[in-house]
Amino acid sequence: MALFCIQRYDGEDEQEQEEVEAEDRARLLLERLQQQARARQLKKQREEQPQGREGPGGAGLSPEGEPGGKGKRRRESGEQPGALRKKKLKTKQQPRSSSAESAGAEEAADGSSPTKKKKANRRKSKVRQERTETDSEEDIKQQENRNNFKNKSNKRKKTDGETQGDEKGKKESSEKAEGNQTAKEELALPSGEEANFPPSSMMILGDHDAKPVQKVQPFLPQWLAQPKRVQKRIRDNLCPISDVPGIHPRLLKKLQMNGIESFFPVQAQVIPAILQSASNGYLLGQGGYRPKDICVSAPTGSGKTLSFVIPIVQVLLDRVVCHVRALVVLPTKELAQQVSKVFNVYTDGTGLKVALITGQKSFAKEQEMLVQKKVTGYCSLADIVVATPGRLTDHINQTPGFSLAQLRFLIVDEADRMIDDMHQNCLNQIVKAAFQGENDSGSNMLFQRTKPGPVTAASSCSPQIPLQKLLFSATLTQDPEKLQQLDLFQPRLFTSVYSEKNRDETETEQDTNNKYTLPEGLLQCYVPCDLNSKPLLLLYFMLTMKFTRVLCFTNSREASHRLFLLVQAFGGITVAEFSSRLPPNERRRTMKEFEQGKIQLLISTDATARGIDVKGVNYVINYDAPQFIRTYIHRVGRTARAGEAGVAFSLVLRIQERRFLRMLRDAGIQDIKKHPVKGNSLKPLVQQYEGALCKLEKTVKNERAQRRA
Ligand SMILES: Nc1ncnc2c1ncn2[C@@H]1O[C@H](COP(=O)(O)OP(=O)(O)OP(=O)(O)O)[C@@H](O)[C@H]1O
Repeated sequence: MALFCIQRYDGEDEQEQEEVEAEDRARLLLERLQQQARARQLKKQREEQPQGREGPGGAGLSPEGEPGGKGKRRRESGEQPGALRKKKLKTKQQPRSSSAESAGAEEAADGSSPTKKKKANRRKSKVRQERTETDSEEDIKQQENRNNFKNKSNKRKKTDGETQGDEKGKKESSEKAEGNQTAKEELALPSGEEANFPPSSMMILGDHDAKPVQKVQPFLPQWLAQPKRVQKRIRDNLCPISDVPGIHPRLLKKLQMNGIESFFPVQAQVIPAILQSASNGYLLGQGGYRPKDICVSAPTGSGKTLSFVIPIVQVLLDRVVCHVRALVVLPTKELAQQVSKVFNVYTDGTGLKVALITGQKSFAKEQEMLVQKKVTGYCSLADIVVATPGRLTDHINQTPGFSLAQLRFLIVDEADRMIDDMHQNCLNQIVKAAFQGENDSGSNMLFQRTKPGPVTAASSCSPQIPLQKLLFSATLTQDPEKLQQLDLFQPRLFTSVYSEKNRDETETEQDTNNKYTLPEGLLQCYVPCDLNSKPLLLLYFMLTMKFTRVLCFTNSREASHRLFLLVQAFGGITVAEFSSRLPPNERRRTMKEFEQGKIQLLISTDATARGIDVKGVNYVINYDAPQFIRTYIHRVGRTARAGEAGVAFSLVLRIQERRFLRMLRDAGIQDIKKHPVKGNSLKPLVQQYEGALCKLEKTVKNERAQRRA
């Protein structure tokens, strides 16, 4: 448009005169058409419900709701052409290449610039009727305008070179104001071009009101939205073991022998649920149907392990032939070992066999624990397998006769971690192996499993060994998409996660996705500090505050090792480190000594953050603040277990403070106390600490030299 205006100053008066006349003609015609359109729309509106701004009066067409859209145009059209042009020059001197300009003008001439296209599309159906009626008039008009446009386009090419410099300076501001410019551009179009639009399209000009954006409501499946609530308070909600129906007397006796008189809330709810799903024995689900999968999200130390160990042992008590019927997968060796120990306690004397498959023994040894070759074929030596994902997949692929075809329970402990990409493949392999027919193991073909499909009369006739999935975690994801990866069957969720039902639905759903619960006996504190004071703070807690049985977390193996060396060099504290840089037997020994109270401070990586159940941990210190909320929850959950009390301190660098607190707040954790430690309290330690730093330097150098040698 700028170019149209600039032509005026080039003194091409003759052509301009023609243009002015054409414009005047066009304007007159346009006004006539608009009147017709208004009349039609008024008529239409009387027939229909009025539709707000798009009403026939066109009064509300400008974005401001002011009768600006069309009204303004009308006012402008009433001005003298010369005045109008000057005005246009002021409002519109947008830089455009001649081709772009002409393309734009062409689009305008066709009534189909991108903006207009969108708007026109939106109202396409509305205008279609008017269009048909005005088509013939418009055709003539369009032809006229195309001719006008061609002339102008040629002139524009001429003036382009001259105006480029001028336009460049204005480019930035005009780009910024692009949205507004579009409207202005439309207003400034010569009436001949305006007339190219059907009257109702004209009314769209300037109609760029922001439509209220609809909030997307996340859809939670019912089982996630309405879970079974598990009480968080353990001590107030103990349930005597004899009050839980259906527990085998043999197991009741074992529980008592192990000092368990009452079940924790999660156990009181989950044990009967699993038992019920296998009430027809392990070969069929309840009533002959496939049992529902079960997901449990309960705080750290709330007794989730026993809530699957007891019912599984009970369901398998009656088994005749030994097959792998239960498989527990866990992310680390230590956790697998811990869970297999619990199984050993409750299967002891029952004839059920438990195999631990973690790679701690040689592959051949593990194979010997899993299968035995007989004349009739391979037979299983384990009823319950507790395994880490990597080693398990090796056996699935490489151990002849190792079959999961009779698998009844797949237990995924620390399930959120197992759903992570690195373990997901293992879970898929397990399920695939479970639905693979047995080759030479001579299994009972009657109960052989077929891939679940639609329920038909035929499929209901042959009994199936159902594969039931049981998922456990303190931070079980409630992201349906993630859970979907596990292909759960009519899952039931047991959770102690709060969901705020009183709030509006959106918030409830979003919050529930992120919220986790912590043990009731946990006291959380954080200490704002700087980098240099962190070691001193740890020493202060250990020596001045006399903390005992402390589990201290760092974010890396190197950090753990250095801190361990530093504390050792400082002296006066029985300290040990725990990380994957140590061999498994050393880690086991360290953990045992820590449990026995021989080690007062255990400095560890996140290797011990999840699931590890060490009795009597009084304090957890996050020496390095955790980066993820799940890490925080699992770390601090090493204390305050089984309804006991415990304290967690996090050393948070001042620059991390806001992010750290926000992370907790987002997860619904509000009750963390700020616990500043004054610099004066650390002063008595400084001198000795500096000596320790010198020793540390020497030790690190020696270690490097040893590694190189
Ligand atoms: N009914 C019970 N009575 C007494 N102690 C129990 C009972 N159930 C479990 N415990 C003890 O509580 C502790 C925590 O149990 P467990 O390790 O199963 O917790 P968890 O929920 O799996 O924790 P995490 O999420 O950290 O893995 C264990 O030491 C266990 O022996």
